[in-house]
Amino acid sequence: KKLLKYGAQYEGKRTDAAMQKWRSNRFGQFIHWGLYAIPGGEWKGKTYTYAAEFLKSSAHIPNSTWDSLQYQFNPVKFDPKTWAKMAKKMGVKYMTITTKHHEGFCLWPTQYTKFNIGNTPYKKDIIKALVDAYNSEGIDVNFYYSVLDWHHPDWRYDIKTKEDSIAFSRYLTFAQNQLKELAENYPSVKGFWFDGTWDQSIKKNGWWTLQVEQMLKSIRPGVVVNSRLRADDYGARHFDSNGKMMGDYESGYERRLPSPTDTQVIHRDWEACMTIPENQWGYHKKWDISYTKTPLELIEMLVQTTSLGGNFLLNFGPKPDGTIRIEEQQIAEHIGNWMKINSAAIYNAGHAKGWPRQDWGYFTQNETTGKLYAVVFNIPISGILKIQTLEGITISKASFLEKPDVPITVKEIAKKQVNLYLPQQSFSEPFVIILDTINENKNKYIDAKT
Ligand SMILES: C[C@@H]1N[C@@H](C(=O)NCc2ccccc2)[C@H](O)[C@@H]1O
Repeated sequence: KKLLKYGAQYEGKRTDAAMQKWRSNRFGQFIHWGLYAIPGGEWKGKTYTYAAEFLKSSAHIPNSTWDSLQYQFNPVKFDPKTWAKMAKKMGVKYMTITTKHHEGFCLWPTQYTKFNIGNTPYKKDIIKALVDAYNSEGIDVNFYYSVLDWHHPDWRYDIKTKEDSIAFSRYLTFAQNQLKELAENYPSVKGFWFDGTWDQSIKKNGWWTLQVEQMLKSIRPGVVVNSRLRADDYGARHFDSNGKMMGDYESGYERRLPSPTDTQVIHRDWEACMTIPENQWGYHKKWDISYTKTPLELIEMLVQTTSLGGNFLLNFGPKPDGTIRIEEQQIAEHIGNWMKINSAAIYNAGHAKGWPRQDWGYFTQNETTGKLYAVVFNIPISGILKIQTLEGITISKASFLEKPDVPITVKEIAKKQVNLYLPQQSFSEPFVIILDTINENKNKYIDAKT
């Protein structure tokens, strides 16, 4: 065990109300919006297939050229209420917005750099507009902040010289000032989502990462901070050199989920963030350059994440004119229709402790009532949902969440084995079954002697 000054500050899940709200939200909308939306993955007539928010580096565009995009940023059709209403209908309980991405352009009128929304034709504070619109729809707002900054002259990838050290300490002061500004000027902010903290320069300054987290929590008590911010005394990230998670939830699942049987994750809070295309966070003009996930695939990811006690953050990349591309609107609509019927299995639900992984879908369990849900994605040819139950538990009743009066026959066929007989009907959407369980008398079945 190493003695650490900048390692994990506490162990186990936070149990305060703010964290319980963060956890019960379960489903969130990520929004990546910045100057990169203007070129939308294309430059000088060439389409770049790497992530659109990386176009500056993919197309080797110098700062002077890239930075002049700010004079073109004018989302005339931007209406934050439209975005917030779409998000509400989709069923998200929180939203995470890029206040500043790797390009360094700030969506709020920061006093610490001119490279911000105030110096664009649009002028207005986009962060304030979004916070107000989403909060009035009852949706919590978190701020994404990239520590990596391609624009700022004092950013360094590594600290090799005295000059590097002097410049980078100026950068750390700049970033801390911006974060203080965000925490103070937008008091309803519920969390900070740090990105761009993988370089040596940050790993050599773990002290700063803890200082920033402590500053944010003193300005905004209850605020939730992701593990990706932190580096410890030895440069270890997310988990300190003693294997303890730093920050309030694990944020290493980016464009990937834990396997459904990876029950390690259930011991901590965590979030998976997901793109609809294979790897586009910012707006890309051409979506057909990679696979784009269907609504049903995204719903299954949301359910799988909930079943493992995590949050699911689905990304949208708005267009430069301030509208949401039609493909994203259609996905939001489909998911929203599903959530309208089935959100009881998602909100304030999590891992169903002890219930083994099933091949027809996922169990989720309400954290308060303990109510057990089976979310079905794969109906067996037999029409029989075979459920392996928990030791000493059997299922006394099963009913469709959507249509409670449609009977589902339940038959216990052996120890810890129950059959649910589904009605002969076709299903076009994943559906939820509420399972009532009881403790059975232990000696009803005996194991074979072998
Ligand atoms: C949440 C996502 N994280 C950013 C990302 O992919 N950074 C990884 C990366 C950073 C630098 C070079 C290659 C890849 C993406 O742009 C999104 O913001």
